[in-house]
Amino acid sequence: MLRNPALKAVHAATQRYVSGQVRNYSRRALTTLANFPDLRMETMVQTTTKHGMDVIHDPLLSKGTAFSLSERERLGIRGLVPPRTQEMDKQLQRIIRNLRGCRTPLEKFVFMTALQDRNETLYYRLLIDNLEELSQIIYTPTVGEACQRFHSIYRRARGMYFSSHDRGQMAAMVHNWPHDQVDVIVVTDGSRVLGLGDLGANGMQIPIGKLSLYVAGGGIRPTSILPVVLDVGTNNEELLNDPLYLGMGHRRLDGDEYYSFVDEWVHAIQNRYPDALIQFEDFKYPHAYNLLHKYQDKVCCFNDDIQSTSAVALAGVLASLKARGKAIDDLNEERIVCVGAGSAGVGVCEGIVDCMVEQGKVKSRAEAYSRIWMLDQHGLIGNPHLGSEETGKRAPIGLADRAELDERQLQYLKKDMHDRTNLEDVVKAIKPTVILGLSGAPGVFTEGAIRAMAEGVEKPVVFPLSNPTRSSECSAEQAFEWTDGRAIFASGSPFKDVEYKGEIRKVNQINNAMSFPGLGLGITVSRATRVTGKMFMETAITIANMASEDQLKNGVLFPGVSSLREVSKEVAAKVCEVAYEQGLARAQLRQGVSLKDVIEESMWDPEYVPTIRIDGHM
Ligand SMILES: NC(=O)C1=CN([C@@H]2O[C@H](COP(=O)(O)OP(=O)(O)OC[C@H]3O[C@@H](n4cnc5c(N)ncnc54)[C@H](OP(=O)(O)O)[C@@H]3O)[C@@H](O)[C@H]2O)C=CC1
Ligand SMILES: CC(=O)C(=O)O
Ligand SMILES: [Mg+2]
Repeated sequence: MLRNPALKAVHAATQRYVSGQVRNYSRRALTTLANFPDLRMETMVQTTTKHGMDVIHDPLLSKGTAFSLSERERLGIRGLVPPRTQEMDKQLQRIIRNLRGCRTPLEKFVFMTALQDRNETLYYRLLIDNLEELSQIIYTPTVGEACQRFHSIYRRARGMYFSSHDRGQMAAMVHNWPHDQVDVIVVTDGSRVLGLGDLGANGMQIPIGKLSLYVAGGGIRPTSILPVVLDVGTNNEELLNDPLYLGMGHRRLDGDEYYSFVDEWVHAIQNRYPDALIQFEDFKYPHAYNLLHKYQDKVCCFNDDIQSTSAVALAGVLASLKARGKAIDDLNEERIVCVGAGSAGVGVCEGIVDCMVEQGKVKSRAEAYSRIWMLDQHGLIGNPHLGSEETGKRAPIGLADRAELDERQLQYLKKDMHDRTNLEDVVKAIKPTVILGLSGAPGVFTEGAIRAMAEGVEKPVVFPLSNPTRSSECSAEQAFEWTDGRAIFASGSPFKDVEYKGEIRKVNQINNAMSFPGLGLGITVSRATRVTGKMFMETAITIANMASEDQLKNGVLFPGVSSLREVSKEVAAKVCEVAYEQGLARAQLRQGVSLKDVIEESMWDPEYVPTIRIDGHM
């Protein structure tokens, strides 16, 4: 029993905060009540019922060597860690030196995972302070390799798996998750992991990596995130035949079986965490779209590959207009080629079409579609009947033969061009101003295609957005080489800036990571009940307006990943604004406090706070 009334009050207030009943606690109120020698003003405390080794081995509580003497005393860990108390800055020095000593990116990945598994506060401090360097490890490109090797490098449990043998049990299973408050869930079925195809349950590293960015970039609390894999099997023969594979060893469920599986999971989650934001990630087309349409009006959810990719790619295209001396609302004058007609390609192009319509310079949605030429692995989505009689070579192909094309993709069909025209011929015919790569197909931006594009426009906008780096449609060096250094360039995974004829050419990264942490923060702070298209459109415009004139002149379209926290604050403020405007927000606005201040205050910042042991039966 806690006898000290001050401590009791601290505990009660902290519990209310941790359990989400109080979202914006008053730090002063908490701490002035406290009566411990190592509790300072303006400091939060963390409470635990744990003791001894259990504290040291809990990554959410552990401070490694940084426990103060009084903490060691009251937590029963005196003598269990080396005697000298080492502050976080010293720990960081040691960690970064050891990390940089790892020989390969995958070794760094394993090192970072081990750190996350023993001390999350230190992990996130390190990540935030070195976001540009370390996002390449815990996120793209290295996370791709980590997924491929997941079953070899697996060490410790993280996240939840719902598999085909859990059908009928999911509502009970969700209660195995140890936290009562979950703000953001990232879920994948591993069917299309980056540009690496079907990786089944190995896809778990993607939700884990994305959620690390929610915490590091969006200030979501590490206790409030939940990574999930829906293991509905895999069609990856290599994994099916690998005795070390950790997922279900059968082929993927499909059709009704698949959708009812996902439905059971959504209901189970809604039951325990009705307010959580669900991010659908790396679901193959058309499941990705079908699930989004099924749930977006019923549940607080979105599809990252479709919607946040769309927001960031649109931001890039809009910022490129400014960089080319054009008006941001002249999007309708662009000629855009999109290589890739899957979740991301269609999602990005839909966002561009929405924006053209919103800008009001096209007469119809059809006119907006006419500005975009879309290709899949067969080539242009064009007219299968056009001139087929005289070409001789290409047999007429009925749309039925393109079995996978659906209404969304057919909006982009060009009646005046041959179906399956190859990229280079498309480029020569239409002289695009922008080329987008969302195909997962390495090298499909050929030298011929990019050189042909560069002949037609002064500043070709070249965005090979597929991940990881080795799936990129072309490299940064190639883009600048083939356009005589004139390209405005962005890729999905990071490339280094390029030196072209003695001058530096800037490389941008267009990745949905610039958008989802801010979106999640905005949804969490406003306690919005739904995620809407307007939120993504406003996110795009917000990001598009972030670069200064000088940056734009130098080919920088918007701040890079090292500024992710700043970008997230702006995005979150916009998302909150939209949530209130659309009547979706449930959090009370605070009189006299700006949204930005509320957002800033609610962002979790990893720092050690005094730990107090309390009695579990209080
Ligand atoms: N930068 C970012 O933030 C993001 C990047 N991406 C990347 O986009 C890529 C695609 O993702 P997603 O749309 O979800 O995947 P999908 O599997 O849904 O779609 C892939 C599309 O690319 C087409 N394609 C495949 N090979 C070629 C080729 N050689 N030439 C032209 N088109 C081709 C496919 O055609 P077909 O249907 O005929 O097979 C299909 O239309 C991935 O590499 C992913 O990493 C995705 C989300 C965010
Ligand atoms: C970035 C991302 O979500 C993808 O490549 O799938
Ligand atoms: Mg993805």
